[in-house]
Amino acid sequence: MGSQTRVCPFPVIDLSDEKMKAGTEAWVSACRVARTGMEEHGCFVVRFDKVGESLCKCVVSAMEELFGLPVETKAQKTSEKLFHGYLGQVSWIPLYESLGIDDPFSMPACQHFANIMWPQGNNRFCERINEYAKLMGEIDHIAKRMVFESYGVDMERCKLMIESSDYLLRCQEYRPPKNDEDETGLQPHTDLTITSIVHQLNNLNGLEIKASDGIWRGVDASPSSFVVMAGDAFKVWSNGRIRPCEHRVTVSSHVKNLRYSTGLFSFCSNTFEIPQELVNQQHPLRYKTTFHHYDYLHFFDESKIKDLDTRIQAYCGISSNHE
Ligand SMILES: O=C(O)CCC(=O)C(=O)O
Ligand SMILES: [Fe+2]
Repeated sequence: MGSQTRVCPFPVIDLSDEKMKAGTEAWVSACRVARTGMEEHGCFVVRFDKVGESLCKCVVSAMEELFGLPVETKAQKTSEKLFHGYLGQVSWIPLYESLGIDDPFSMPACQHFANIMWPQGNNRFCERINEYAKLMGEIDHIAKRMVFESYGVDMERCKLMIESSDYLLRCQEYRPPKNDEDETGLQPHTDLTITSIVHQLNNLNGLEIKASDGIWRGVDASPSSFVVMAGDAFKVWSNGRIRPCEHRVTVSSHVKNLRYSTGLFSFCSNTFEIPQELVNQQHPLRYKTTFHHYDYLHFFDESKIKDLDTRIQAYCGISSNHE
C-alpha cells in the first residue's frame, strides 16, 4: 500500500526545488498551481524534504509513546475549543484516536502538553514534536504566501494572517479494522480551519480526497509529501473562490499496523476581513466582511450543520446566491 507509486492526482509543488524562491519564474508558476489546486480540489500536495526520514521515524516513535498511554491519561487533554482536546473511543469512528497539541511552535507549550501526559515531563518528545511542527509551519507559511500572491493580495495582510493565527498540531492514530469491521477511519468532512497541512507519517495510505470531478482519490504517503488543504475559513477569506477540501480516511483491513498521521491546523485567533482585492463585479461580496473564527467553531458545535455550504451560508452569508 504505502510504497505504491502512482501519479499524484492533485497538483504538486516541489518546495525542495532550489529554484523555488520568491520572485523566480518557478515561484510564480507554483503560486498559480497553488491557487488552481485550492479552487478546484481544495488542496495541493507539496514535496518538502526538510523533515526527512530520520525525523519522521523519531516522530513516529513519539506517537507510539503518546498513544500507548492509558486512555484516562490521554483524556486529560481537554480544551474549550472544539476538536482541540482528546478524541477517541467514539462509537461511530472506532478506529480513530487523536490528541491536539496547542501552539506547537513554542517549546514551553509543547512542555505544557507533555506535562499533562507525563507528570515528570518528556523532553525528548517535546524536542521532536517542536522541531517537526516548526518545519510543518514553514510549509503553512509558504502555502499561504503563494495563495495570497496569486490573488494579488497585499503581502502585509498575509503576514498579519500568519501572525494572528493559532496553530494546533493534531496527532492521529488509526488501528486496523477487526474482522468484518468497517474500514472507515474518518467520515467525509471539511476542516473548520484556514488551512490544514496533513502528513501521513508512517507511510501508510488512507487519506482520500474528493477531487473536482467528484471522485474520491487517495494520496500516496511519503516522508516528504504533505497535503495542503483549505478549510472552511479559507473559503470565506477568498470570498467563495476557494473550495474547502472534502476528505476522509479509509484504513485498509489488509494492513496490520497502526496508521499515524498529523495535521497542522491553523485558526485565526480573532477576526479576519475578506480582502478588497477579492471583491469585484464578477465576484460580489458573498459573506459578512468580518469573520470571527472561534465564533464559527462555536456555531458549528451548536448547529451541527453537516453540509458545508449551508453552514457557511447560515453563519455569515449575505446574499441568496447559493452555489
Ligand atoms: O489522518 C489523516 O490523514 C487526515 C486526518 C483528518 O482529516 C483530520 O484530522 O481532520
Ligand atoms: Fe480533516
